[in-house]
Amino acid sequence: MQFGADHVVVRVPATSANLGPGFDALGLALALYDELEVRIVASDDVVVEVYGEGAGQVPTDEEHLVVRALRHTLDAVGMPQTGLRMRCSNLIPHGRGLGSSAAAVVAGVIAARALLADPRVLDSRAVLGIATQFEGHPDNAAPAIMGGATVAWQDADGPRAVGLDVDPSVVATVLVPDARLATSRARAVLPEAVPHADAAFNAGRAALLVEALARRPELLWEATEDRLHQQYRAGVMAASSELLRALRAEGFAATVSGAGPTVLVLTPKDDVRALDQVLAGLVDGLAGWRVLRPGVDTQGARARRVASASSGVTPSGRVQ
Ligand SMILES: Nc1ncnc2c1ncn2[C@@H]1O[C@H](COP(=O)(O)OP(=O)(O)O)[C@@H](O)[C@H]1O
Ligand SMILES: N[C@@H](CCOP(=O)(O)O)C(=O)O
Repeated sequence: MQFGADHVVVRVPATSANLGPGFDALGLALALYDELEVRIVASDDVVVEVYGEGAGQVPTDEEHLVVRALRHTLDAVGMPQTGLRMRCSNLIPHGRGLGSSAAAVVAGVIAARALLADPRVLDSRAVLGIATQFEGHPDNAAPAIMGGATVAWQDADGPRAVGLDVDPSVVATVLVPDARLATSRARAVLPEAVPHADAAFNAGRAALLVEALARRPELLWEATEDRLHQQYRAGVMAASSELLRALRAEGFAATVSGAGPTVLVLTPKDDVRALDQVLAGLVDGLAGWRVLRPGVDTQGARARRVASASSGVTPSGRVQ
């Protein structure tokens, strides 16, 4: 296998996972993107420029998450490694529960795929498999790859996902605090086991959520109730937990986005004005929070070749 391009551009959406009851399974892609340019260069070096979210914070060498995912993918398809120059323009906030790490991993995998002479060696199931190896759970990677809402699951053959319908009248509002919380920390506070009644409760709500998202947005409040993770995480995201409680008490389908601390609110279009009034009334409570209404992304991750491998890629994959 050879490289088929030496310059690709990649765009990956933010994602909100869990959506309340669908812990590690449900997710929704949001039209808020990280965009990357990746070039193969004629050296063994890695040069990474980062603009926007994560600038001055994430590593700019081999430890950069996109670079790690890209290199892992080249290894997985038997390609030799190469020098890289990467320019990242990031809009997805880090450590907030909007799937930044999944977006970075998916970006690396699909950038590697787009660089290959035959990108078909990696289908979207293989992309999901690699991304899930990095993430440990597939619920962000699936909508980041596919767009829209997804349900993902894992079996002996690895992770899989299918798309779900989303009624066009469903509006996603995300309330993003200044404070960060690493997903690993928010997972560490979860119990080993939960009461059977709580598991049954969530199974029913998650099933209802599929219907509420697709056709019955008026059921979103009931459908986003959760007993598997949010209550256990309240101690590591007190402000988000309080905001969640206040919004749900007002009848809005608020959930913790991913592992938090961002709060996601799903509303039928007709309720957006009422939500804005409630949010305006919380002015002090929302100091330091960003209120975003990005829209639902329906395309998922995209990669585009800017140049074919005209710079002299040898059969060994080295750039001359
Ligand atoms: N675009 C990116 N480029 C490099 N590293 C990233 C990027 N996005 C996320 N990361 C890494 O992932 C971490 C955040 O991951 P995580 O704790 O899972 O939170 P999130 O909910 O944002 O995915 C960041 O602190 C950073 O180390
Ligand atoms: N199901 C995961 C989702 C993590 O999402 P992130 O955006 O916070 O990385 C969890 O709840 O831990």
